[in-house]
Formats: sequence, C-alpha cells, structure tokens
Amino acid sequence: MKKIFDEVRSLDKKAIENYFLSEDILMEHASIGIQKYITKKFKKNEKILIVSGTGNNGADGIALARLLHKKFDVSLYLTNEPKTEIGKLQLKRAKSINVNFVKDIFQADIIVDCIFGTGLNKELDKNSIDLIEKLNNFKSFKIACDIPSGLDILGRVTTIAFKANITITMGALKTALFSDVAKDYVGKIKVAKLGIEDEFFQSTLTNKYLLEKSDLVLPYRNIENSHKGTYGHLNVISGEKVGASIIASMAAFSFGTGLVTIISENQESIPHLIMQDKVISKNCTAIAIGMGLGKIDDSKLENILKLKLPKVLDADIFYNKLILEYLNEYVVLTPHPKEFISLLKLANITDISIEELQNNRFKYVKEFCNKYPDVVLLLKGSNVIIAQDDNIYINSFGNSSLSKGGSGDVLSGLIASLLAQGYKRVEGCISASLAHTLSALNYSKNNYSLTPDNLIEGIKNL
Ligand SMILES: NC(=O)C1=CN([C@@H]2O[C@H](COP(=O)(O)OP(=O)(O)OC[C@H]3O[C@@H](n4cnc5c(N)ncnc54)[C@H](O)[C@@H]3O)[C@@H](O)[C@H]2O)[C@@H](O)CC1
Ligand SMILES: [K+]
Repeated sequence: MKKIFDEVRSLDKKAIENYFLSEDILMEHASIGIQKYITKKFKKNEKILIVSGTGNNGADGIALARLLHKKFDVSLYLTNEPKTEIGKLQLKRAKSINVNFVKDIFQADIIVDCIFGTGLNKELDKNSIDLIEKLNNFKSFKIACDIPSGLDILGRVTTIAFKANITITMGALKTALFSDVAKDYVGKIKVAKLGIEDEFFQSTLTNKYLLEKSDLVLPYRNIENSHKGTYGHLNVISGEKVGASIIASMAAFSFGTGLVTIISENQESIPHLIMQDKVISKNCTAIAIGMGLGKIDDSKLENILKLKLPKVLDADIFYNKLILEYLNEYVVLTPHPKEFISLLKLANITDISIEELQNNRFKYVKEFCNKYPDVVLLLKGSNVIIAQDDNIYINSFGNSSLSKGGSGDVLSGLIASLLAQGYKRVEGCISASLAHTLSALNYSKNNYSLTPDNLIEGIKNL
C-alpha cells in the first residue's frame, strides 16, 4: 500500500529545510515529471496546449512549456500574469527562449491543465468556469498538473472541474484525489518525484493508505491434511429476501469457506451447495447478517449480536438502533452511503444528507470511528473506505459495473468468508474488497452487463 496525505505543502516545506533544496528545485522536478510522461507517451510533432493560472500550479506549467519547447509543438496560454515570484521567474525563463504564447485556447492533441492546484481557495469565477468547460469539451488527451483544476483540497467540486485522463500529482498522493466525486475527474493517478527520496514520504506519518493489487491476500490452501472444518463455517442469517443471502453464501463458498449455512425460519429453496438450518451452527466461525433481512424480532437479533463470533453487519440492519450496543471488536459494518447516514443518525453523531456525506466521506468516517474505535467500517462507494480507529485504507479499483443490485451482497459474503477462515477483520476487508473490485476490473464484457454471478465467477480466476 502507498501512503496518502491530507496536504503536502508542509511536507514540501520540511523537505526544503531538511535537504537544503529550494522551491525552484522542487518545481523543476515537478515539471520534469510531466515532461517525462509526455515524452514517453507522445510523438514529437504532436500539438500540446498548456493552460496556466496565476499561482504556482501555473508556474509548473510555464516551466513545463520551457522543458518541452522545440521538442514538441507547444503553446502556452496564460489566464493572467503570474502572481508569485517563482511564477514571474518561470515566465522570464520561458520568454528568454521564445516559448510560443497563444491568446486563445484550441483543441490540441494534448492539453495540460495548470490553472489551479492545491491553492484553490474560493468558488470559481465565470471566466474560470467557461475556460474549464471549453477545455473539457475538447477531444484532446488531458493531463492535470497536481490536481484537476476545480477540485478542492477536500476533493469536492462546487461548479465544474477539469476532466483529466491522467493526473500527475506532485511529491505524494493527496487525499483529495480519492474522494468519490474525484473519481470522474482525476483519471489515472501518477506521482512525480520532487527530487526527494521516497523514503522521506514513506517515513512521514499518516493514517491513510491507498491499497495496491499486491495487498490482496487470497485464501490459498497450503495444508494438504485438511478437511472442510479447517476452512470455517459461515452462517448467513436470512430474512424476507432469501436471494440476498444466497448471493452472499455463494460468494463466501467460492472464496474458500469450508461450510456455508443459511439460517432461516422457513424452508427456503436454495442452491444445493449451501446448507440450511433454523438455528446457528455449533461449529459456526463467522456470521453475516442484514442482507435481505427485512424485519426481525429484537430478541432474536440480540441473541445473534451477542455471540462472540466475527460478524459482518449489512443493509437493513443499519436502520435498527439495537446494533449500537454491539459495535464491538467482533463487528464489521458494510454500509453504502444511504445506510451510513442512517447509522450516523442512530448513533447521534449527525443528521446529514447523502450529498453532505459524499462531499465529506473521510470526515464522517473519522467521526464514526472516533466514537466506535473497536468496529471495522467499510463504507461503500466508487472509492471504498475501510477504517478502524485512526486508520483508513482506500480501495480505488472499483468501477461503475459494480453499481448493481447484489454487488454488495457479494462483498459481504466475501468478507464473511475470510472472517470464517480466520482472517483478522481489517485484513479480511482489505482482501475481500480488492478481490471484489479486481474481479469487476477483469470482467471483459460490456460494463453494463456484470451480474453478481459474473463477479463470483471472476473471484475464482484472481
Ligand atoms: N509547495 C511547493 O513547494 C510546490 C508547489 N507546486 C505547485 O504549486 C501548486 C500550489 O500553488 P499555489 O499555492 O500558488 O496555488 P495554485 O497555483 O493552486 O493557485 C492559487 C492561485 O489562484 C488564486 N485562486 C485560488 N482560487 C481561485 C479561484 N476560485 N478563482 C480565481 N483565483 C483563485 C489564488 O489567489 C492564487 O493566486 C501545487 O498545486 C503545485 O502544482 C509544485 O511546483 C511543486 C512544489
Ligand atoms: K491543475
């Protein structure tokens, strides 16, 4: 996993002090980062338009124009004269080698957005909105310098933001790039090194981490002398809609759990691979409850919640106040945003809209985890957040093919499967969430057609 920082300005400052560097050196490295990417990816005669604002993000762009000058067909458009000292210096340097300045933007092959960076501190004015809108409409390959212009430091978009194919961010990954809203603007994310060893950022404290494919730990079986009990027994509590329990059970069974039993009062028609019972199994090693549950008697629910077994709590259960008494070291919660706002309200933390939550996901996850530090929370979204106490892990591999009924039941089943097999809760959530999203990423058919069954099939080929 890679470290993510809420802000890097103070890190840049510390690096300058510790290593006797200067803003100029850092900026040169920032621009070289983008230059290298362009030089590697594009042919020499391609037209590049760099659009620079008045701050240091703009200054990065002016430096980039100098670096690409004569190697590509580069044009530089300034929204206004640079305001910072280093911006003015970059302009002097660019002018001295006759960089091509243009008075209007145009549809180049490549557009580099250097209008606003991390210094965006107020709403965009009409000129900036028009400019970004026009750039977005161009059919060019779009690169955002540091952060797409219009996306603020909390990862929010008030009116509009530059829609990049790739964001080349300076020094280290920033939290803002991983809000759910940001997902439609950042494109791919790449870090440009600033002339400071990686170790500097790696040794700097943070509590946010971006998950990588290599963080996936599959439940491979490495003991031959084993039996089905070796791999746990998951109980999925069924309620009004047995379909959700079946999906979760099939996901769990395919992900290695030795035995899966659906617990239901009525005899249900379920796949022959899955067992059925009316009471919790004696050798049960984990429980999944909530998916398709509907109404349940409080005393029955309480009898399940008080069992000292790892549990995945999902869906309908986030509307029942009873769970607040059991948010302990056995529990994983897997709400989607609507369920999470219900949980926040039940817990008397806050009463907010989905929009407010989606604009401030990290903030509310933190507030919840401060109140319930023992619980492991997985907040669904286009960038999944897994959190416990102070630590946050972000899975950014998800895509829109997962936006379909049943995807969440598969995820709960996968997490419960790993818990039943003995994974710790955070590790179980990380691997299950990665498996879930990577299965969707590997799906080769049209992105509208993925079903929970396809997802489960994909898990088998990871
Ligand atoms: N800190 C450092 O040492 C480094 C900074 N670098 C670059 O510097 C950037 C940050 O530079 P700045 O702090 O100068 O900020 P920005 O370049 O992001 O922009 C801020 C400028 O735009 C104005 N502004 C802010 N919001 C506006 C709005 N809504 N409408 C109109 N004007 C607005 C501000 O008054 C300021 O003049 C980073 O994103 C990065 O690209 C890099 O060169 C690497 C090194
Ligand atoms: K930018």
